[in-house]
Amino acid sequence: MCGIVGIVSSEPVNQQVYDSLLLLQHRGQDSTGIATLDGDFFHMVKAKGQVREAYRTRDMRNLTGNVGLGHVRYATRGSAAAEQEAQPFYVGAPYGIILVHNGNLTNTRELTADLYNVDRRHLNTNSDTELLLNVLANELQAGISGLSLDKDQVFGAVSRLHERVEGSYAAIALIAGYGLLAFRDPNGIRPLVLGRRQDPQGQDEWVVASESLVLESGGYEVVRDVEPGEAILISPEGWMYSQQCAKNPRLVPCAFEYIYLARPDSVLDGISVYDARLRLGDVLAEEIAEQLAGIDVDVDVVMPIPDSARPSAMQVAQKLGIEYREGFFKNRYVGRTFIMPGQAVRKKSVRQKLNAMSVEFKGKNVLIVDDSIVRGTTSREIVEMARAAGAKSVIFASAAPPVVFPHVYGINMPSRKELIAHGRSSEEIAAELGADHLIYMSVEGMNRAIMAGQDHVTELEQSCFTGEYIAGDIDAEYLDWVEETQES
Ligand SMILES: O=P(O)(O)OC[C@H]1O[C@H](OP(=O)(O)OP(=O)(O)O)[C@H](O)[C@@H]1O
Ligand SMILES: NC(=O)CC[C@H](N)C(=O)O
Ligand SMILES: [Mg+2]
Repeated sequence: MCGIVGIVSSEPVNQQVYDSLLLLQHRGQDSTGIATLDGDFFHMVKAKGQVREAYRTRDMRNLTGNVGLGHVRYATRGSAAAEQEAQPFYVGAPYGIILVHNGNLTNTRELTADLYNVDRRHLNTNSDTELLLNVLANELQAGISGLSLDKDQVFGAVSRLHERVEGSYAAIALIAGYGLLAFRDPNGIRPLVLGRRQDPQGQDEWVVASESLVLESGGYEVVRDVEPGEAILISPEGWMYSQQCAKNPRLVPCAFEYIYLARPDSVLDGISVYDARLRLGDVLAEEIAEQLAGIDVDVDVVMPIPDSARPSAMQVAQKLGIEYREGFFKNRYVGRTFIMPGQAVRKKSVRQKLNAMSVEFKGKNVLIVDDSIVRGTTSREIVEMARAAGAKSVIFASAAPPVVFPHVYGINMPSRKELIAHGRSSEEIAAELGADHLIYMSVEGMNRAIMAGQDHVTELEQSCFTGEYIAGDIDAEYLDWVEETQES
């Protein structure tokens, strides 16, 4: 779940791309990159770490041009530490293409072999994004006859790419001399939103980004989400063309975007993330009431684990008629722990990030709400902190169902062993966490909550809860391979 943005403007885009990446920082903290297109030339800067530390003034000055794109990375293939895997990726032929990608390809072994054996293409990293770019380049090359490129040839290349590539991909590319191309996988697993505004002369300026908050902040109107399988081509002069390039497109957005990944002030595929989290809280409250009915405990306070659990916890408190309190103070200078690379860093960061205030815990039965429990890194530490702060009993509730299967579409949960819910009953997990009771949202409840009140999205990508993988052939052998080869 990286963050991507692409902009076609009538003025230099470097600052706008930078500002957009700052707004998408919650989607990736490993590395970042910006590329611009100025006439026939690309300019590119990539660096490890977060946006604020990555770019110097002289880097920004060199990023000239009115067309550009940017990326913040949360590695899901290859390594978070590998500088050469930072995005964007570049190929010199045909024309010169630069690409950024949010998602994860699942047929990387086949693509790697075909790109070498059939297409004679060299890959220099373990990144699946480099594969995606090379497939695009290869299919563009295969579709051109003369010197120049037209929109039908571009859309034809994306159609062939959809036939070859499996997994999830929301991608933005710059093609030298031709402008910006954006496309979304045929299941629309990862988000991509299109926005437009007009410059003072009435010329259209365009943005494509992972989340709608980028559009709002830049003064763009939200035109629509890019459809699953669709490709959008925008010329440097602001002409926009679009075409459905997939044979059987189907909208199945990732449930985890609504639960944790996206910012609450974004609207993805017509569903407000904030509203979805409030509704998750409503449904969770019903499920908590049912499960606590037979247990002799009077809950004194409901508390969120900041930040992502706040909207759900507020609703739980309101629906159950229990006081809402913030018992954990969050250090605003520590990033999101779940998307940090390596368990040791994640564990240490939870303690640096959150601290319990004893006044809210002493002698109380506390109901702690988090949006999700994945490895249990956060919840383990939190329960310990709550007890150390004097809590009489700790009830833990998760607004997402138990995560029991690896995520292969763009969230780095490659191994079943590391998932605290894998192979354990609720009681066993509660014991692992040290909680007195543990309540999980049901899969049915999660679906009902996220998709309520609209009929545009009728199914969610929820493989990490159910084991039903919707894109590509995901079998036991594949999951074993991911487990062996991917760092977590
Ligand atoms: O069970 P775990 O493996 O610990 O993963 C789940 C936790 O990680 C996330 O928080 P994070 O600190 O990343 O971000 P937040 O501030 O947005 O809640 C999420 O909100 C849970 O708190
Ligand atoms: N989270 C993502 O979207 C990551 C994109 C790509 N798979 C990478 O590892 O760089
Ligand atoms: Mg959290």
